[in-house]
Amino acid sequence: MLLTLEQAWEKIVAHVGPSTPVRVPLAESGGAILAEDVFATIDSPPFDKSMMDGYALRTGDLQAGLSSFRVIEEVAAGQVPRQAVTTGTAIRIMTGAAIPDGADAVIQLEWTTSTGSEVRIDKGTSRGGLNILPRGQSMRSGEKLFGAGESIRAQTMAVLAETGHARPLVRRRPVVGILATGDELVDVDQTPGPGQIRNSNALMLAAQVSEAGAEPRLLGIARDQRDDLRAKILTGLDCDFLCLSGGVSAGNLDLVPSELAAAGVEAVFHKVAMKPGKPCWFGVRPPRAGKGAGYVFGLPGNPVSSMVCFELFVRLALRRWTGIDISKPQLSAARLVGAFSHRGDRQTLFPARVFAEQGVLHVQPVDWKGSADLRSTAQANCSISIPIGEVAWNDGTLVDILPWGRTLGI
Ligand SMILES: Nc1nc2c(c(=O)[nH]1)N[C@H]1C(S)=C(S)[C@@H](COP(=O)(O)OP(=O)(O)OC[C@H]3O[C@@H](n4cnc5c(N)ncnc54)[C@H](O)[C@@H]3O)O[C@H]1N2
Ligand code: MOO
Repeated sequence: MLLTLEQAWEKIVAHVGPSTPVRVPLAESGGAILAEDVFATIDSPPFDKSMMDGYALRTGDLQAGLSSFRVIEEVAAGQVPRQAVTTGTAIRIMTGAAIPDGADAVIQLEWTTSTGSEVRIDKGTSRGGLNILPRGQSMRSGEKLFGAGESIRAQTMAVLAETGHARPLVRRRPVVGILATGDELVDVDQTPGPGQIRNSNALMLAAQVSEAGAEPRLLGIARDQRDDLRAKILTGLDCDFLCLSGGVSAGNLDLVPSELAAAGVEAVFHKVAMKPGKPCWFGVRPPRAGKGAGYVFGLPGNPVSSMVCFELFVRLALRRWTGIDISKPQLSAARLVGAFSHRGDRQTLFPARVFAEQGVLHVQPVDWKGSADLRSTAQANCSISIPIGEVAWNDGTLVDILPWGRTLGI
């Protein structure tokens, strides 16, 4: 009995949980997922600070009709004012410097004329606080900044840097080994000989891995002979995840399941009642010294099968590993564009293009010729899920779709 898609998801959920959090240097944490809430350690800004180069003074003086001020000090960013501003005096101040006591506004340089030890204010203000960023306006010490589960983006990194979180606790981006298998494969820069084809799956999977926020590691092509396959599998098992493509169906040269078993990978499932992707294989490499468990996917060699199995299975496992607690890819409902009929003896995941129009999702099947036809899927961004049997849908029928990648921002 083949597993259903739901059962395959359940098996992945049962086996893949969040990885052990580690502290990493902030500079290396981009794209990692925070494993704990992060709190502000400081007020920001840490002092009332000037937002302009200009003169700090008392607006009350301007209101009282004063226009010339004695300049008693100059404060650059990084310096602390030594004196307080009093009636009739001003302190020349740079952007980013601390506001001196007594001052309640900074008049920008362009509104002033310097006359030696004095400054004339050409354009004044009565607005207290002008050009002053008050202490703690952007954050207060102790305030929660980020929650566990958030991904470290550029801005996150800057806030962590500002607050001195030099080694955040994260679940790092998983490393995903990619191993293509097959005697027929040649590298993309080679001209295929008789019976040969270029290895397109490896680069496709690497792009999917990157897009999923993980780190691809290309492991080359393993030939359909046990020694080569075994050696490359052993190298690949150093990764957090290993994705093989090809060699998982029923042929004599489909050595992947038996070589994975020989390498100590415990099979969890093989074969799912779906098209494309039926021979998909999943197993676990038990934890070993200094390393958590590894997760291995034997993806079917047909390009569309490999791609769709990545979207449905590997992506789910990657998300769970980084601590995102989901139990299956997110299904959405969309309105079919045009009539569509189909018959299948397995659940079919038919490539299609989803788009939003006035807030409503519409989905249009592409002209798909089957598991080897990757070309037609270049325009597709989701699968329509079609149950076993025969369907004859009218234009506008609401159907279930599984978006691929970040389509719909999911
Ligand atoms: N007797 C049976 N034969 C097949 C079955 C079955 O149940 N019984 N299942 C079929 C299904 S469904 C699929 S899907 C394929 C998957 O087979 P494998 O995973 O063993 O893949 P291969 O046989 O190695 O290759 C299939 C196909 O894909 C091409 N390929 C492989 N690797 C790449 C690559 N890196 N880049 C581009 N294209 C690749 C390969 O040349 C073949 O054309 O098995 C059916 N057979
Ligand atoms: O399931 Mo296979 O993936 O039909 O081509």
